[in-house]
Amino acid sequence: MQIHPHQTTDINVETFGPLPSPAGLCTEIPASDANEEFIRQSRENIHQIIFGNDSRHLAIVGPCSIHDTEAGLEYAEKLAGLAEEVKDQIHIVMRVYFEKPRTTVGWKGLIMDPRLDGSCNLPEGLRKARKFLLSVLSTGLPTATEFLDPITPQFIADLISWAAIGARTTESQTHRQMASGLSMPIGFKNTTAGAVQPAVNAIKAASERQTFLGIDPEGHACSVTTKGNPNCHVILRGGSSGENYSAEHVSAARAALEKASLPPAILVDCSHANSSKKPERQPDVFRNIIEQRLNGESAIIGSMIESNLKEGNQSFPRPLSDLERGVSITDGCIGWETTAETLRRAADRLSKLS
Ligand SMILES: O=C[C@H](O)[C@H](O)COP(=O)(O)O
Ligand SMILES: C=C(OP(=O)(O)O)C(=O)O
Repeated sequence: MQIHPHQTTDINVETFGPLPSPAGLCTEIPASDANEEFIRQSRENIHQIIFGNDSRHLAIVGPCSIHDTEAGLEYAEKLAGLAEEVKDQIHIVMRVYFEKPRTTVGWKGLIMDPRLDGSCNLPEGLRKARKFLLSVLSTGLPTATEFLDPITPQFIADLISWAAIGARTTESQTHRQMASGLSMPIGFKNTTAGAVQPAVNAIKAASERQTFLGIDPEGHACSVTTKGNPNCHVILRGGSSGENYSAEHVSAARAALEKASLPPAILVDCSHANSSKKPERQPDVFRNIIEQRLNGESAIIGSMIESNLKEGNQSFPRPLSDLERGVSITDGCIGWETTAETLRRAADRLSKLS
């Protein structure tokens, strides 16, 4: 863009590029009536788990990020089979994360950079995301994501059954307002420093009616007024001071929720600072929280596991031809065999509850 000598705005903007409207994209890549009914039902299942009316364990399981949709679909097919096996004890929802919040800089996910080459073709990223969500839904799995950019939900939220607000954005008013208008249950993570109270405050803010700047289905800037989202809970993910999934941490988080007159619903992220980002530690964290649940801690409604076809991760950026298929390009994951064994064992243990 040319900068005019007296210009005082957009000085640091290089380009403005067109996007499809949310309504246009949803018409181009539509959800079927059956998809809509399935998503409505899966959100209702999660609501019942949050409010303690369904004692099954909610497990948000899947890759740290989706970068290869073909490998991602192979993963979804395996997970769908496992979900069917354990469904009486564990309600599995696939992690389908397209937006990555970065500590400094790095690949920001498939929506932002679908070709993984820095070309940042957002219309292509949004199309890829919708198509991939529909292909996961066709395996019979509900989907979970993190909403990071406040404009993204208009393009894909109709296909999502559960969403997270991440550790870096739980304190953000923009994200709390966005959550107040979202149609699915939302988990707020504790902050990267490990503070849980901001997540409790976020639930309070998101449960209220809010008015803020947004976009409408036609893509026009507008004033949005929401009704408030009553289906929110805390996610414990550990922090810079260490892990926070022990019985004492869970009990303190429960007390903070009760003090704020909120439902005592806590989901434990077995990854991130709860495993010191060492993926091989996730099964131990998972087993620990399943035992806490069996010992009577009903506030634990579920868990999150970062899992992929193969364990570990690979550094990125690198030449695309050097990428190993089925291996994360963001945080390290546990591999498929460990995932299946961990969830089967937990289902067996949880069968003692029923
Ligand atoms: O889950 C993903 C990462 O932990 C998060 O996006 C931060 O990643 P970074 O610290 O590598 O930027
Ligand atoms: C970014 C993530 O987590 P957190 O916000 O806890 O760092 C994630 O779950 O992908």
